[in-house]
Amino acid sequence: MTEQQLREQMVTLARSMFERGYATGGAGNLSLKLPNGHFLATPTGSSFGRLDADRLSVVDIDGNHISGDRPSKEVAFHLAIYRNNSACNAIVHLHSTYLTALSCLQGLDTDNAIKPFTPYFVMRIGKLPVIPYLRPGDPRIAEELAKRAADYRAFLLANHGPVVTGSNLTDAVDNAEELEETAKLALMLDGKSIRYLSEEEITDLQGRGK
Ligand SMILES: O=C(O)[C@@H](O)C(=O)COP(=O)(O)O
Ligand SMILES: [Zn+2]
Repeated sequence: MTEQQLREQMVTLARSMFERGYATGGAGNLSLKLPNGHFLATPTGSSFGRLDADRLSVVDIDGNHISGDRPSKEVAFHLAIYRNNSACNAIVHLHSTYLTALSCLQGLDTDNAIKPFTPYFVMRIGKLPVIPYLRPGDPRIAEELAKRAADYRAFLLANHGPVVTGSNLTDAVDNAEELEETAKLALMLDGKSIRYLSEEEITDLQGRGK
């Protein structure tokens, strides 16, 4: 896809998430890798419902602002993931309701906040590690994500929300939506007797992709 097509795709997918309630107000941010090696990101403070393709931010791998409006304050953690995972070409950060609710619970398994009970979670996400709470924009979020970026496709920022990667922006958005619905189910099922997937069933799914 050309840079112009990628700009328009970011605007379209962001609006779609906004209209379906995955993003509200000015929360969340998106980025993707451009064909010239730079990164397209949502401007800081922007609403997913009202992005302008011509004003999206462009930064280089060191975070230098190349063009467009001032980039998201979280661009450093997006770049930390790209630097450490060459399979990642797009990133979605949301404050979606169910994942954010999950991120506020005490006693989460920090290696994997959602114990698998549906195949698609295993196929699309695998495991969801929890990053200790840091205030939004804190540069240490980038350090924490850099340590784990090579091994995971999504992360849960404690008391904040999810960070989800993909092979392109459509894939990252699909992964984020799947993860949000999985968190909704996990909270709906809380306290009920769940039949979790067995280790054998999880291993069988891991070899199959999505
Ligand atoms: O939670 C926050 O403040 C940020 O992580 C966020 O979601 C929005 O920040 P910007 O991308 O700078 O608007
Ligand atoms: Zn945020």
